[in-house]
Amino acid sequence: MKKYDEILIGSGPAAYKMSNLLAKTNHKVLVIEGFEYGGTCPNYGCEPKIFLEGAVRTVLQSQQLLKHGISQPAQLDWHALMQTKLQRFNPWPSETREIIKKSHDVEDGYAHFIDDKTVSVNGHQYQANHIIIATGQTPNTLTIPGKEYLHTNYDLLSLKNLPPRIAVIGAGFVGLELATLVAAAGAEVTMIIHSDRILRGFTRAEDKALVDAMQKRGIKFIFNANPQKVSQQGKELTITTDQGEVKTDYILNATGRQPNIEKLSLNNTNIAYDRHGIKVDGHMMTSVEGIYAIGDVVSRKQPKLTPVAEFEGQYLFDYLIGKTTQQITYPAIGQAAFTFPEVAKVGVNPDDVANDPQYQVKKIPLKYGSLYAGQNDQISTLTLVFKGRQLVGASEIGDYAADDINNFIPIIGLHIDSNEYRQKVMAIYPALGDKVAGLLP
Ligand SMILES: Cc1cc2nc3c(=O)[nH]c(=O)nc-3n(C[C@H](O)[C@H](O)[C@H](O)COP(=O)(O)OP(=O)(O)OC[C@H]3O[C@@H](n4cnc5c(N)ncnc54)[C@H](O)[C@@H]3O)c2cc1C
Ligand SMILES: NC(=O)c1ccc[n+]([C@@H]2O[C@H](COP(=O)([O-])OP(=O)(O)OC[C@H]3O[C@@H](n4cnc5c(N)ncnc54)[C@H](O)[C@@H]3O)[C@@H](O)[C@H]2O)c1
Repeated sequence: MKKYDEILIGSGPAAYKMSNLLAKTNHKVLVIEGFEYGGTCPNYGCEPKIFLEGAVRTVLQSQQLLKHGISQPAQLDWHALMQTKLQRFNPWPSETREIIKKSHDVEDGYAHFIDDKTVSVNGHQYQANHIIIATGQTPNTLTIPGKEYLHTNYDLLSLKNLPPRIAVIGAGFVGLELATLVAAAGAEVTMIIHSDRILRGFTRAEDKALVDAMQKRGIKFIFNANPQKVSQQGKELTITTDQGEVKTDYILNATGRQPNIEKLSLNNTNIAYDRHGIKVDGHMMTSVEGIYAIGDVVSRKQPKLTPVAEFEGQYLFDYLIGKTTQQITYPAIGQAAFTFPEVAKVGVNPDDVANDPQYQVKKIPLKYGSLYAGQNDQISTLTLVFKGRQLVGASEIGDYAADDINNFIPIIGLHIDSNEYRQKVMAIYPALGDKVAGLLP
């Protein structure tokens, strides 16, 4: 049986980070990938989504500026846009595999455990000093009749021709972001939501303002609706819900994601897990010594995001080579939904402390600034949360919320004092960054 220093199961952002770091050592490493090298983010997640958003933003901003100096809004040609997307992204998995292969052994296939020490793939068995599970998450399946008609983010982000009508089940990050893209390209979009609100984690006011903005662009929202079955008549699909029927041509199932543990045969091991993923200790070690888990597959309270997965990859590398003995501690984590307008946040949610006298919440409409008025952006609102003089939370809805909130993450993460900030930082003017100094107490 072949033995390695490290076996990495998966090659997404978490494992890829570790693989790059391990390439600079003399460790013998095996990387096992069952699907596309590079994982979710570069192939069917963040990267293709933000690439498509480039053209979509232009279309939506030009619509917003109609009668404000723009007479003809831009039009999106989905087919042409997807050609450029496929050209850019199709080579990535094989290029990523080649990069990994320059330094490590690779096995193309899904790995499973034989016991607490042995991994099997393609009929070969391997052992290692450290086995690292970085298998990520996969879309939830809906167990309803007609579930075979449901599509995932993977399918939609490769869709060469745009169906005239698209129904989206679920209004979390994936549902809202992908609905924004296809609606801007001209599809008639209906969102089916099983509760009375979208996203969660942002403020109610931000949720509502985002729904209002999307509705104004013609996107339909059906709240408190549970899909019960899907049927097909000719080319038309019908989703039956407890709120009535939705007729459509294409259905995106965006009802959340579940950890990729099924194929691992964890029942052959003593690795503990729950429905959120694999349980780890402060050193990312599972309940079995020598076996670790990083990235989206981990059961933890931090959001499942690419920078978090990479951070854990960096931490585990440092820990395994003896550079640190400390337990992992996470930085201030910023998060955004790349909708139009965007919503973004870091730290304390203003809604959670609205009635707590220890906190002061400041709401700042941004539409009066020339920067925002120039975009005819009527919505942009920044909300800051202070505990005493310290900024502890920031959230925003607006065309550039993600970039705007990035200005506040260092202040919260580094606990920067307002006076020190004003003394040492002079931001570019005019941009949101230039207002930060004035907004601090
Ligand atoms: C549509 C979409 C948009 C997103 N947008 C953003 C964004 O804007 N910003 C952000 O921060 N995050 C975003 N995310 C989340 C981000 O993609 C994930 O947090 C990130 O990819 C997690 O990295 P990972 O390495 O843990 O897992 P993954 O990237 O999922 O990689 C895991 C890999 O393991 C492989 N694998 C699974 N089981 C096995 C097995 N048994 N054997 C071998 N290989 C296996 C899989 O094939 C996969 O390649 C988005 C996700 C989606 C779906
Ligand atoms: N911009 C980003 O950073 C970004 C983008 C996409 C994904 N992600 C990551 O991926 C994770 C998963 O995103 P997601 O959108 O798949 O999940 P999510 O948990 O954010 O949203 C799932 C949605 O589906 C709904 N839902 C669940 N079960 C349902 C059912 N049976 N019927 C109808 N609706 C149902 C939920 O109420 C929710 O609105 C996110 O939490 C985030 O960590 C991040």
